[in-house]
Amino acid sequence: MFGRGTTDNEVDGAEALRLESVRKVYGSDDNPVAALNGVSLSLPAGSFTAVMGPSGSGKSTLLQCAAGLESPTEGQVFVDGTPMTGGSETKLTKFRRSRIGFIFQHFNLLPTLTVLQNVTLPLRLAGKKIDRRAAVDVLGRVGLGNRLDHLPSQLSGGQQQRVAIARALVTQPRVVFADEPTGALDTKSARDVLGLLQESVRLYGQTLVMVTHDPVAASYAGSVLFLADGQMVGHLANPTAAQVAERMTHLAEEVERRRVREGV
Ligand SMILES: Nc1ncnc2c1ncn2[C@@H]1O[C@H](COP(=O)(O)OP(=O)(O)OP(=O)(O)O)[C@@H](O)[C@H]1O
Repeated sequence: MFGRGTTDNEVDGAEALRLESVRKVYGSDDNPVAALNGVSLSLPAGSFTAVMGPSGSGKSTLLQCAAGLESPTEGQVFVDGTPMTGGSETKLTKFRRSRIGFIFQHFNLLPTLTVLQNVTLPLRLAGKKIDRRAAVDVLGRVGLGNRLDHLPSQLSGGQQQRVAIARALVTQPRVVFADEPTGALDTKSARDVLGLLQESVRLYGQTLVMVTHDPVAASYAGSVLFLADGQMVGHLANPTAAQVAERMTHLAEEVERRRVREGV
C-alpha cells in the first residue's frame, strides 16, 4: 500500500485517511470509464501529500472520493477511522462538514459575502456556534486580518485563495483536500499559498492532500503519490521539484507507450 506522507510533524502516528481498493467507474454499462481502478493508501495525521499524474489519470476523482463528494463504485474510504461509505447522504454531509476541508482551484467564495462571512459559513453550515474570534484568528494566520469586511471581488486571486484556505481550516477538519490550489495564481501568490499550506501542516498538525500538475508545488509536500490510468504507480518521499519533474516525464512516456501497445 502506498502512502507514507511523512513530515516532521506527524501527530502520534495516527491514521487520518485510508483508502481500500477504491474503484470509481463512470459512464454507461456498454461504455464504462474506470477513473480509479483499485487505489489503496494510508496517510498519517499531520502529513502533507501531493498527488500527481498525467491528465485523466484520476487525480480529481481520487480527491472527490476521498473527500466524500463522490461515492466509490467499490472499496472503502475511512477518515479518522470512520467509514465514509454506507451511511445516509445526510449523515455523510454532516460528517464531511465537520471533518473535511476543501480548497478549489477557483476559490469558490460566495461573492456577496464578506471575507469574514465566507470564513464563518462552514461553521454555520455545520450547525456550530459562530466563533468570530476563531475566524478572525485564522484570517490573521493567512495574513488577512485587515480585510475582514472586504468582498472577494475587492481582493487579488492570491488573497481570495488565502480566504479559501482560512475557510477550509476554520472547522479544524481532520483532512484538508486541495485540488490544484495554485492553478489560477501567479508564481509569487502560488508560493505564498504553498508556504501557508505547508505552515498549516508544520505548525498546526493539519493533514493535507493536494492534487497538482506543478512539480514545484509538489516539492512543498512531504511526499508525492503518482497515479496513472486510475492506479497508484509510485511514491516519492521528501521530493525535490527536479525529481518530481523527472518522474512525471517517465510516467507520461510509459503511459503513452502502453496506450500505443494496447491501441487505446
Ligand atoms: N463525471 C464524469 N463522467 C464521466 N467520466 C468522467 C467523469 N469525471 C471524470 N471522468 C473520467 O475519468 C477519468 C479520470 O478523470 P479525472 O478528472 O479524475 O482525472 P485527472 O487526473 O484529475 O485529470 P486532469 O489532470 O486533466 O484534471 C478521465 O478519463 C475522465 O474523462
